[in-house]
Amino acid sequence: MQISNFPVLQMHKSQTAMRASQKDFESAVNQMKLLTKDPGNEMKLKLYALYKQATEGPCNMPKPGMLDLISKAKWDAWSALGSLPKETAKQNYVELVSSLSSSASSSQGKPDADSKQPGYETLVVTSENGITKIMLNRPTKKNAITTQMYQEIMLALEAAAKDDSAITVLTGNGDYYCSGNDLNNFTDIPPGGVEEKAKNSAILLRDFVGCFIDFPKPLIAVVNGPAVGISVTLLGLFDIVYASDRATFHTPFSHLGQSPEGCSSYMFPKIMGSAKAAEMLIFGKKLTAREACAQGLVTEVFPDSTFQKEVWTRLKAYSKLPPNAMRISKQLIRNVEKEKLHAINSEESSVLQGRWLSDECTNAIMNFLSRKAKL
Ligand SMILES: CCCCCCCCCC/C=C/CC(=O)SCCNC(=O)CCNC(=O)[C@H](O)C(C)(C)COP(=O)(O)OP(=O)(O)OC[C@H]1O[C@@H](n2cnc3c(N)ncnc32)[C@H](O)[C@@H]1OP(=O)(O)O
Repeated sequence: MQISNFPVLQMHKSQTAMRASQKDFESAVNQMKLLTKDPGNEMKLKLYALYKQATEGPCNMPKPGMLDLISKAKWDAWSALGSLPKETAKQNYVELVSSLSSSASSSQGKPDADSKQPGYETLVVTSENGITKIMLNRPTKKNAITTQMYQEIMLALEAAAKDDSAITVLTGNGDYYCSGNDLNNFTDIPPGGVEEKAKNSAILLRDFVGCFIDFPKPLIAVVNGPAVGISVTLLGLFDIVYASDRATFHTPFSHLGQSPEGCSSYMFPKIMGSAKAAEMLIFGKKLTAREACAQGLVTEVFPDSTFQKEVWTRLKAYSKLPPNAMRISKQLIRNVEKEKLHAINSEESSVLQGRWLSDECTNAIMNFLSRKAKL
């Protein structure tokens, strides 16, 4: 990519993304009417939000009262799409309906065919043996988190909080756990401009991290490979972090002209002391898995060759423990700090909103996207 292609922040993703035609969209809407199996409330909300965004644009309804639960859930789902362009919403709607239809036809006549939950494009979510596993599934992009993926992770966590599993696991597909925020998120600028994008992104980030703060069951990170940015900072909100000895932990915020999120400005000093936290969060020091374990960020490190086998044997045993006892113990450990964590999350998100508009951040993102600099 040439530097002359910039300003990159003015690029519109819908200019480059494959577009769904109006005909594809209408036929997806009709297909939904023919669906025989109820796709579940989470999926219906997602489809509702994408449909409204595709047909009317960003949420234009007044916020319903707290007691109007159904309208509030619909409003939340639509508002969470922020300024997602209509064309992208159309495309996402068409893809979602198509994934629903194919999973419905592939499971016909096979009631227990698969534990994979339908409706996610960037994740593979499975639930079996008392464990809900949320796997980031963009291996060719090192599982970088797109706007859609933030939303799908929130939906998957909300569903996992309510399902009958005892524990929930987050992991990555491929050689990386996660390379953090997808830096292309900076290119998808709505007509309202970069300020509006930064404002909506700060809300998205706050809500995303909020789901981890509030998650009611034991939450385990299975860190299968290198972790970058927000995938590292969130680890302070997990109850257990198991890492392969191939994993590394890198938070290059200053290099990117950004600042910490995921409550790490509070949790990291608390976990590892302020000096070690500063080396990571201010100076971007990358830790090996063993270093991260010595600092208390990682619970246990396993050889990569036996990582999956050892970790899943352990987790299967944990998942058989009485779920209510585990949930109550987690809440005793975490609840004392919840309010504080939400306040820290809001503050970090609002500071980042300002950072995203800075020249330091713009230049760093341009460097990455133009491949003139790599971290
Ligand atoms: C206006 C504001 C809008 C902002 C909206 C944000 C909302 C919430 C923000 C929350 C904040 C989070 C902070 C962070 O997470 S900071 C960390 C961000 N991540 C990075 O800086 C990592 C960037 N990637 C790399 O440095 C390298 O790719 C790597 C991870 C070290 C791997 O290097 P390697 O050489 O092995 O592999 P490649 O570079 O060839 O990668 C393979 C392909 O994957 C693409 N890739 C990887 N990581 C990202 C990424 N984070 N964002 C976008 N794309 C990524 C890479 O480009 C390659 O793609 P290609 O094959 O198409 O070239």
